[in-house]
This record gives sequence, C-alpha cells and structure tokens, in this order.
Amino acid sequence: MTSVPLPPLSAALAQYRPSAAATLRFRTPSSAPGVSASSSTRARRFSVIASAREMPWPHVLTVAGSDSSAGAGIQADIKACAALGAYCSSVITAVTAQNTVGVQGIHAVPEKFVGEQLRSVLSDMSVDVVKTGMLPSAGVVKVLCESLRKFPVKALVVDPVMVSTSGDTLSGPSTLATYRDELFSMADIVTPNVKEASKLLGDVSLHTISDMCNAAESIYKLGPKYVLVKGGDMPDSSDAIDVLFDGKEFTELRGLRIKTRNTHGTGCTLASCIAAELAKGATMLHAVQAAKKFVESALYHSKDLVIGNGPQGPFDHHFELKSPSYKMGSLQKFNPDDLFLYAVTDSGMNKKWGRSIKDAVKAAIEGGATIVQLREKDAETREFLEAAKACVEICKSSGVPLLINDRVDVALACDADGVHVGQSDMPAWEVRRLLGPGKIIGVSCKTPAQAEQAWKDGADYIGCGGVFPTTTKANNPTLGFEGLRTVCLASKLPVVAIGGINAGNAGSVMELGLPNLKGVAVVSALFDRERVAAETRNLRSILMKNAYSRS
Ligand SMILES: Cc1ncc(COP(=O)(O)OP(=O)(O)O)c(N)n1
Ligand SMILES: Cc1nc(C(=O)O)sc1CCOP(=O)(O)O
Ligand SMILES: [Mg+2]
Repeated sequence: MTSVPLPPLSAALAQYRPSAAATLRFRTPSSAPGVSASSSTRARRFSVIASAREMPWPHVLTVAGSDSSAGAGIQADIKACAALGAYCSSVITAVTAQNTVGVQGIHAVPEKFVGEQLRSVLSDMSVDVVKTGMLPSAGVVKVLCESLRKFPVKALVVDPVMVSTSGDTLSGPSTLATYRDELFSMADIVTPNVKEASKLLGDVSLHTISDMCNAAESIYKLGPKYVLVKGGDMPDSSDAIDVLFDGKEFTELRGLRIKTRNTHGTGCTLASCIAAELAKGATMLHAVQAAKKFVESALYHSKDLVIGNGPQGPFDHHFELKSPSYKMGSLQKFNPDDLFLYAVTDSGMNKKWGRSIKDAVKAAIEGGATIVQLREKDAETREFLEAAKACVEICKSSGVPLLINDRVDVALACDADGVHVGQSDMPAWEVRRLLGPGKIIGVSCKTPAQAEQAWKDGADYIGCGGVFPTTTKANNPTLGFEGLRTVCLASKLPVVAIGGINAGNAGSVMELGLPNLKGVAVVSALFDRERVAAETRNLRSILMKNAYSRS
C-alpha cells in the first residue's frame, strides 16, 4: 500500500485559483435576456455568448438535497465549488428541515420534477461533472441514470449519502439496492464513509484500515472506477486516514484530524471538491488530495466557529477570504519565488567572524535574501531557541520567511514559518502533522524518487544538491548540473539548488533554465565572509541579471 499524506495548503490553494481558462465572462446589461435588442446589440450578445463557449467555466452539477442550515447538501456543494473555482448548478431532490441539532423533516421532490430539473440543466449547460448527494428514492436514482445516459458528462462522483452526520436516515434500503445495481457502474468514484460502506455491504463491521481496504475492493466490484472509503469516523487515530482503491492499488491518504464540533457537511464538501477538481482537469488522485486538503484547511480555520446551538455546526468554506494573505492579494502562504536567494546560516562560520546569528540574519536580509534558514548544528537548544525567536521578529518585520533546519520543536516554540528536513531527518509528512497546514516545509532530495515522495508527503519545496562540491556539509555527494536537472524535471514542487554555490557560479545554475528551479541556497558564500550584506547584495544582483536576461 502506498501512503500519501496531503499536499500542503499552499500547493492546494494554488490549484483553487480559477485558471485563466476559467475566467467568467458576464453578459453586458444590454444583452440581458428579455430586453429588446437592436441588431448590433444582438450581434454583440451573440459574440459574448460565443466567446463564453470558447472559454468555459469548469462546471459541476450537484444532484442533492437542500439543507436549511446550509452546512451540508446543495448549499455546501455550491460553496465548495465556488471556493475551488468551479461553477455549480443544482438539481434539488429533497428539501430538508434541519439545523445543528438534527433533521426535523424531509420533503422529497417528485421524481418527475427531479427529471425536469435534470433535463433543464443538462440540455443547455455544458456540465463537466455530476456529483450526487441525497437521492431519497430508488425512483430518483433511476431518473438520474436515465438522464446521464441521455446527456453524458465527463465524470460522475457519487457520494452515497444515507445517514446525516446527526444520525438521521436520508435514504432507505430500496435506494441502496438501486445505487448498487444501476448507479455505481456509471460512477467514476464512489465516496462512502465507513458507516455507508458498511451499509452498502450488508452491515459488515469495519474497524481497521485493512477492513476499509476490503470494503473498497468489494464496492469496486459493483462497478465504479475508484472507491474512496473515508475513515474520519474510525477511532484511535490522530490522523484521518482514507483509502483510495483503483482496482489495482490501495492508496492510504492521511490528513490531520482537526478537533472541532463543526464537521456538518464534510462529506458533501469533499465529494463536491473532488468533482470541482475533476471539472478543472485534475487526475483522480490529485482531485482527492486537493479535496482532502481543502476540507482539512476549512475545518482548521473554522474549528472555533459558533453557529447554532446543537452538537454539529457548519464550517466556513470561504475561510480564505478572511486570511491576511488573501487580503494582501495573495492566496498563498508560500510563494515559490521566495526561494530566489536562500540564506542558510552556520553558527561556526558566524562565530569565526564574531557575529551573532541575529546579526548575520539582519545583514543577509539587508543584502536582499528572500528566505532564511537557521542551520545551527552545534548550538545548545536554549541558546538556539532564543536566537530563533529574535530572528523570527526580524524576519516578520521584513516580510522574509524564516525556516528552521531539522528542529521541529524549535520551529514550533519560536513560531517560525517552517522547517527544512533531509532524508535522515523526521519524515516530511510527520513534520506536516506537527506543524499543521499553514507552515512551509522543505525537503532535501537527490533523486526523482525522493522528489516524488516529498510531494506526496506534503512538502512545499525541494532543496537539491550538492550542485558543486562543498566543505560546509561533510560527505555530501555532488550531483552536478545533470543531477539537478533530473530532480527538477521529476519534481512537481519548486526547487532551490544548493551546494558550493557562490557569486562565480550562481549565474550558470540559473542559466539551466529549468522552470521550477526558483533560486539558490547558499551558506559559506554569505556567512564565511566578512561582509554578509555586501556579499548577499552582490549575489542578488548576479541572480537578478540572469532573471532579467531570461525574461
Ligand atoms: C535549502 C536546503 N536544501 C538542502 C539542505 C540540506 O538538508 P539536510 O539534507 O537535512 O542536511 P542538513 O542541512 O541538515 O545538514 C538544507 N539544509 N537546506
Ligand atoms: C546544507 C547543505 N545541503 C546540501 C545538499 O546537497 O543537500 S549542500 C549543503 C551545504 C551548502 O553550503 P555551501 O553553500 O557553503 O556550499
Ligand atoms: Mg537535516
């Protein structure tokens, strides 16, 4: 079984940005329907509609029930798709009266009228992905299957909603049979939680990851291309572990278990996020990873929210709108361009030149370092922590991210922006679990396999070296340009080159022209020198010349 923790918040958020291809085009007021138009206005209206067709918005149709509390159902689906940059149309199968306490009533929409809604949307709008939620009767499932046969879409995501988070039944046994017999064979993915998986398989008991794998395999045999069994309800784990099965391989997806009462609508949201990512063109594994990351981040940011008086509250799908980085115009906590000039400290070198860590960091920032790492191999923990706290202040006030080498404990204690780890340090997924989704994690990689693992583990960037021989790190293999190129080409993450880089050779590294090679990380060329600020400034101007000559 492969183990795939989630990609980092920044990587996931980057995917949430609507691409240029997803830019909505609005009708001008003069072309609004029902307004009589001159021929030139008509021509303009036609061209607006035609160009909108050329540039479609990723489109998810949700077929689900309305939740009056807006935490789950249709309302959650629309919010989730909007947050991920997909348009979401809706076919309502039932109207529920519910709140944070439970479900007080269900009013099913007549099957014929569900069919009418489906025809309205599918016959007119270019729907990419259909996502299903509450399907209250076998008749509704049949009507949906007929509509999908008549109007095929690119993908079908089936969230087999049977019981609400409050424990109320939302669809009965005859519906289950129709799911199994008719809908699953049309589905690209089915996303049951352990309770739903158990019900689908005749109330089998599911207690372990191995049980979840067996359940995924059994559901797979009913016809879907992928099965995601969600383990959020499983006890005894600090991680939320889901199992994805594609008919051949089981992939264990780890996420953080966020302690909060606000979990109402997580299943609907996850399935809608998968649908939105598929509509944007993602592969299934990426769609599921991005969806999990979104739900995890939303729960994390909403964990203390109080809406309603019951035991299960809704969460905020649009948490990003409130983040300071969003308000400053950027959705990302980590900007890969920050890797441009990466200053990595060395206490031995700074001591030799009579400088404190704090003065060394100040000077590097003054010279234009864009990110700093404290790599203090010999410092006592207490002394290191004090210096790190002072550096955090300096870096915060300059807007330069500060990472700690190896020491997750120190990073947590000083509230650094992140941690850099190597292949023999704590695994990146464990670092992510400890630091949470909002911090930056860098991983040293020398091979494509390590780069792939770093991405799976939720790293934000890769440090690749030694590009040249170095005396700063003992017994460090030299990869040369070819090694660096191989890792960069294999990496889905931004890369910073390291090892023996200085003002004399930095230009040649950047001249490799590798799109994800974002900069150079340097120790001795800055800190084993008398004038740190001047050396940094000089290196920066060399890198800048190279960057401008390439653009
Ligand atoms: C940016 C950057 N890249 C690579 C390393 C090396 O990390 P690691 O392999 O863990 O070795 P140590 O630095 O811990 O000796 C790095 N620190 N920074
Ligand atoms: C810390 C470190 N990591 C490396 C790697 O190859 O992963 S090379 C290295 C030392 C870099 O120091 P200098 O800039 O003085 O050569
Ligand atoms: Mg290390």
